[in-house]
Amino acid sequence: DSVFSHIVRAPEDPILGVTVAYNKDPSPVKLNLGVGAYRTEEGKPLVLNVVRKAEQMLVNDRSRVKEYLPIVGLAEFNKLSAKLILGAESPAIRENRVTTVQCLSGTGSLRVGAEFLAKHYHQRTIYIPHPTWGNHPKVFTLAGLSVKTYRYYNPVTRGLNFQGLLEDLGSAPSGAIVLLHACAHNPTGVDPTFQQWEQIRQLMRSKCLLPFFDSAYQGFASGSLDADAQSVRMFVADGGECLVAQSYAKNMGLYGERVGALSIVCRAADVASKVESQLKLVIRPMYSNPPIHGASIVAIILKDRNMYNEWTIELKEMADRIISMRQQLFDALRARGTPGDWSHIIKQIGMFTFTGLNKEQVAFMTKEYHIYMTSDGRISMAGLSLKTVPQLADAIHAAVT
Ligand SMILES: Cc1ncc(COP(=O)(O)O)c(CNOCC(=O)O)c1O
Repeated sequence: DSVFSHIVRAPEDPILGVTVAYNKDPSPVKLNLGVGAYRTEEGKPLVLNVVRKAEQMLVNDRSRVKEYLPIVGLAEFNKLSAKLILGAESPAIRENRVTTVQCLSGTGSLRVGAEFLAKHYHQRTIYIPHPTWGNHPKVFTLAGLSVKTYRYYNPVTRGLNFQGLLEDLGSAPSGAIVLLHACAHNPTGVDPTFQQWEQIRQLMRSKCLLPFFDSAYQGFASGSLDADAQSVRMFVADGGECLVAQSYAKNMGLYGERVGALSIVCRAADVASKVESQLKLVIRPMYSNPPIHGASIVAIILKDRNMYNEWTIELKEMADRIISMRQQLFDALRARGTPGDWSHIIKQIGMFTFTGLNKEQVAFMTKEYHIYMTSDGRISMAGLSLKTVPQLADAIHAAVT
């Protein structure tokens, strides 16, 4: 018999498994509010016009070849990605203190960064928010880091547990790594205010905690690329060091192209260059070098003023549609007199609403109303449309009364 006959069936991924269940449901009114992928008012995935334009330019350019990229990826893409997140005027870029490597989207950037830290950084403990994106603990554990959590969400106020956050980071061992969502915290949709970020920065610098930013939604939260990068830029402005993982999955709609970048901001240029040489030793045996197509699309858009502006307009349209879905759902629950305070729906930002519904209520909504969402009560607002808001509001109303 098979040498693999001892293998047991693994459970579905808690997030991607929702789509598996959704696909199996024959109901004509089923609604997928699980995976964090943008959908139009018609419920369809969106390819940005500016992305289609960039792809057309690539196809028309007969000089382009399919050679291997360097281990660190497309140089132009790396430079432009650092500029996007750190800002065109970033002192770190000006002083050549940043190394950026193209990775396999946000997940790949997090993994390469974690493997690098496990190999070269003196502290192996990483503090991640509770709750956080379901894949975070696995990525860091498999890379060889030991994962601890810091309090982040207050289920009573459905807002930030700022005191808990400060206490937990305050009692972390000096030098520990801290994962920070740059904006649009997944799954809670709760972000620190600017003032709170400044307090977090001061505390972290005083304890030499190493910031590892995860930026998967830049521009998607507020509609402004610069506003959504403020947390990262505050830390870089103080001259300290940090890591930043970037994903273009959501804000450029390049999900399946797997386009991302890891930047490491160092205190000195020669350190950054040595860091890059060691990042290459992590990447080479992992996947050797990254895919050329998606990075080429991003580079074309970021380097051309007109295409960059066109992108920002399309990005704001996506962000605004999600924000309007928040208002629609909030109004629909109020119109139904649904018991409870639902103001967090319009206070939270980014792609997700952390509803506060429990596992049983979620299971009820799936069974009775064919609503598919993660069991922690998170819904992707991007999956909603004007015509499906009533169905969700009816389901929530029934689940809580
Ligand atoms: C916080 C965070 N970091 C990183 C990533 C990595 O995304 P990618 O590797 O696709 O760039 C994601 C993507 N999330 O996936 C959608 C969902 O939670 O339903 C993310 O949310």
